[in-house]
Amino acid sequence: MLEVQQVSKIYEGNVTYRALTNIDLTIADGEFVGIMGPSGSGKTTLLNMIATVDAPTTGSILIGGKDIGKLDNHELAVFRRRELGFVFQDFNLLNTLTVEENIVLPLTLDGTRISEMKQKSREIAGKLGISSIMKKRTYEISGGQAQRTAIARAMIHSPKLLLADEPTGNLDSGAARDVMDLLETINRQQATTMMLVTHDALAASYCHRVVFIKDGRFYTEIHRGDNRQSFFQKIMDTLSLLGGYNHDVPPVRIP
Ligand SMILES: Nc1ncnc2c1ncn2[C@@H]1O[C@H](COP(=O)(O)OP(=O)(O)OP(=O)(O)O)[C@@H](O)[C@H]1O
Repeated sequence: MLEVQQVSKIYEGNVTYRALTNIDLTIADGEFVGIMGPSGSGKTTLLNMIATVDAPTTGSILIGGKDIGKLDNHELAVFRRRELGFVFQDFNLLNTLTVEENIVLPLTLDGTRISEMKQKSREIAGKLGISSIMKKRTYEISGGQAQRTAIARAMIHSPKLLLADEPTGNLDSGAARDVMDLLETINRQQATTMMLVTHDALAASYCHRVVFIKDGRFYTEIHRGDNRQSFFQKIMDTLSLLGGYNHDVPPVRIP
């Protein structure tokens, strides 16, 4: 589904900065992969390039076999809208719209019929447990409900690849767990390929595999296996080896 091949990123500015060096990453169809690393290690840079909002300096990125570096701006915009879904830490919902209007936004942009939009939003709200808040405005709902709404919006057009950037960053531990349960269920039932950037070891423990980067380079990767609890412990151990995590990891949550 996703192939990142020898990708490097150099930011040119007053000071030239090499943010990523020779990153290779393959994510299979239906896989759920976490990306972790200390602050400034290049996680967001990598995510932005896969999200097609920024381009690598060298190397290439293929999504569903398509080299996204070869698409022009219009093709990129259509590709992003149809094939990708995004979930962010701060939910990125529009406050002037209701939950339902936020959810159908990607379909509005694509000119879908209203009856079809209504049916799809009802279906997805049912699956995500937010049917009762569809008419509410975003300031009338909780953080957990806001993230569910954002996930519904990200999933309504059945994207091939869902990209999540710290989706649990603004949630308390209960809501974070619910959101990760939900993402895991979507991944399992709909076989949506997912990539999650996070500092949160508990969130990462829901992934099939976690890739660690340090100073813009691949550091190591670990696989989950059957047991989420022992995977969580392995993630914590790798983070402590990785260093640079002392001040930017919130207090440990016990899974
Ligand atoms: N537009 C830019 N111009 C110059 N340097 C940048 C730019 N964006 C990011 N950087 C630098 O690239 C490095 C990697 O940044 P990035 O945001 O990818 O890290 P990160 O791993 O996502 O960090 P965090 O966990 O703190 O979000 C940092 O040193 C950052 O200062």
